[in-house]
Amino acid sequence: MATYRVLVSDPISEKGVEALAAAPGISVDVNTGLKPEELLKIIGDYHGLVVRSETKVTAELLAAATNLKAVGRAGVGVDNIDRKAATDHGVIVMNTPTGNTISTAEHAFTLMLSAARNIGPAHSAVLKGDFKAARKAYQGIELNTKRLAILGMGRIGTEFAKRAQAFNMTVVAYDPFLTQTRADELKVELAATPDEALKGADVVTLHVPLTPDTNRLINAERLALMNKGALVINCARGGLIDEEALKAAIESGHIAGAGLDVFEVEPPPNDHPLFTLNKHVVFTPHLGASTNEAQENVGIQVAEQLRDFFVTGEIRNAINMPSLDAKALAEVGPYLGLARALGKLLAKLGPAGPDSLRVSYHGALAKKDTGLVSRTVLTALLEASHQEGQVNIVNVPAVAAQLGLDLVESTINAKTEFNELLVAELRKGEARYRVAGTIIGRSPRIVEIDHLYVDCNISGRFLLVENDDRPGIVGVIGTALGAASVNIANMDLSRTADRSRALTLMEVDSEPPAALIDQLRSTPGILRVLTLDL
Ligand SMILES: NC(=O)c1ccc[n+]([C@@H]2O[C@H](COP(=O)([O-])OP(=O)(O)OC[C@H]3O[C@@H](n4cnc5c(N)ncnc54)[C@H](O)[C@@H]3O)[C@@H](O)[C@H]2O)c1
Ligand SMILES: O=C(O)[C@H](O)COP(=O)(O)O
Repeated sequence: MATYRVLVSDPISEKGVEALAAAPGISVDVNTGLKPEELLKIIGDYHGLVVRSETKVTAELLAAATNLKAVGRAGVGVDNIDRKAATDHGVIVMNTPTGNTISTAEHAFTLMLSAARNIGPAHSAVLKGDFKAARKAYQGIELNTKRLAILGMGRIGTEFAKRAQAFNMTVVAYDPFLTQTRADELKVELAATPDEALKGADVVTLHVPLTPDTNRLINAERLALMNKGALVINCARGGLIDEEALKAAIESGHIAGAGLDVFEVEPPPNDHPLFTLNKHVVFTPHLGASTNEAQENVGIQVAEQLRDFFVTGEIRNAINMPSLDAKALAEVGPYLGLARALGKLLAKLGPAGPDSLRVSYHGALAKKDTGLVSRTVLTALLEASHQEGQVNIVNVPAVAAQLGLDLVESTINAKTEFNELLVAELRKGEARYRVAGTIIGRSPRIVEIDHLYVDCNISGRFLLVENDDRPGIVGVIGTALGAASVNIANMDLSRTADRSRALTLMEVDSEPPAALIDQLRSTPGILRVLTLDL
């Protein structure tokens, strides 16, 4: 069994490490707090990497990670991982989206309560002996009946809303994917834009991922839309807020305070612009997910996801390719070998620079989750013209797009002579190259090559001869193979209904020598000779 080495480069729960180390064929090294240059030196030894938000999985690191197959993020945010570079290098990226939802919602709520009641500066004042002065200085506000804007109504935003409703706040939410029906269900007002949500809000809380679109979502203009004395809560990502604009809004008195768990640059520099405003802002060092419960959840989840990926090929919570759970994998798993064989076959049969690969699923197969099957055909097709390891199921759509090759998938419920049929067709202009296969019993079989029926294994060495359908040709082929000491293990004959073309497909025990191929190609009546290594 292959051994996969996994590096855990940020602290995760011990139970997570144990779950990973207990998996067959996986060895784990925990080495946290490495400097980027130290990580760069060792990453080439690893097949898997487990991170939280501290390790920066950059394009440079991924380029050096020549054996890396998967990055597991024990948490939600993946803005520390260069997703495009990971995809280009064929590295699957998975996160654990649900494990820290409640902890983060609770932490954000804690920050809102702390900001409303000046808990941070009041605590410091008591310790400094300023008890009396602090009683005067730190009068807070009630949250009861206040208007709360939630930007990002996903898992954490939704949990925050429930807690705010229990505090009798009015909740307005903006999220491009929030429908009116869902907003009604959650009893929140649906805002059509972030500005609409912020207008007249007393508190804003952010629960969106950091992306180029959400960078500095909260700027001076948007802060100005909020009520005077409003609070800003950020337990998502620092880059969502223009920190200088927040500072100016607090200094002007328009914004009363903030609760910040995250910073644009982490750790923040000692002279961070907001640190001088510590009477108004409560800070925590990115602690949203730092609870015993959340860390155990995400540690175990990431371990199980990586284990299943390496051991069974199951893909869960991947952010750069379709997921495939155990049930779906069991259904389509037997087709993956067939898909590889069809892709390899098309690479031999088809032209250079095809326009499109069309993969269609017939009969019962049409109802299955076949995204991975299509990718596997495409990968096997493109592997033939790329260096080993350059194309895989993760980066294959990007590689195909660069080549101008479209992948078109379709499902056809109509019955064929087989219960299930997988058809792959390569097109270039008007030309079509079509192969098909199915599973008979438990055995995957290639059953069609360019509209000629065959019955052939999906692995082995083959000689494919297309010839005029006339007497004597099979004898000529057999004699030539015998003279070259190439033993025929299996032979399959097929011809078109009008007898214009015949196909002889032979499984052979040894590589047919070049001289034999040349001899067959120059034989009258033989139209095409190909060797296939499936
Ligand atoms: N502080 C922490 O420790 C901590 C912990 C967990 C998560 N987080 C951060 O919180 C974020 C949210 O986590 P989640 O689990 O709720 O994710 P989620 O995917 O469930 O929710 C994110 C929501 O944001 C919405 N969204 C995307 N772009 C938007 C935009 N421009 N405006 C408004 N909404 C937008 C999405 O539609 C989605 O519903 C994560 O991306 C992560 O960065 C921080
Ligand atoms: O996105 C997340 O899951 C949180 O920001 C948690 O980050 P952490 O794992 O570094 O605490």
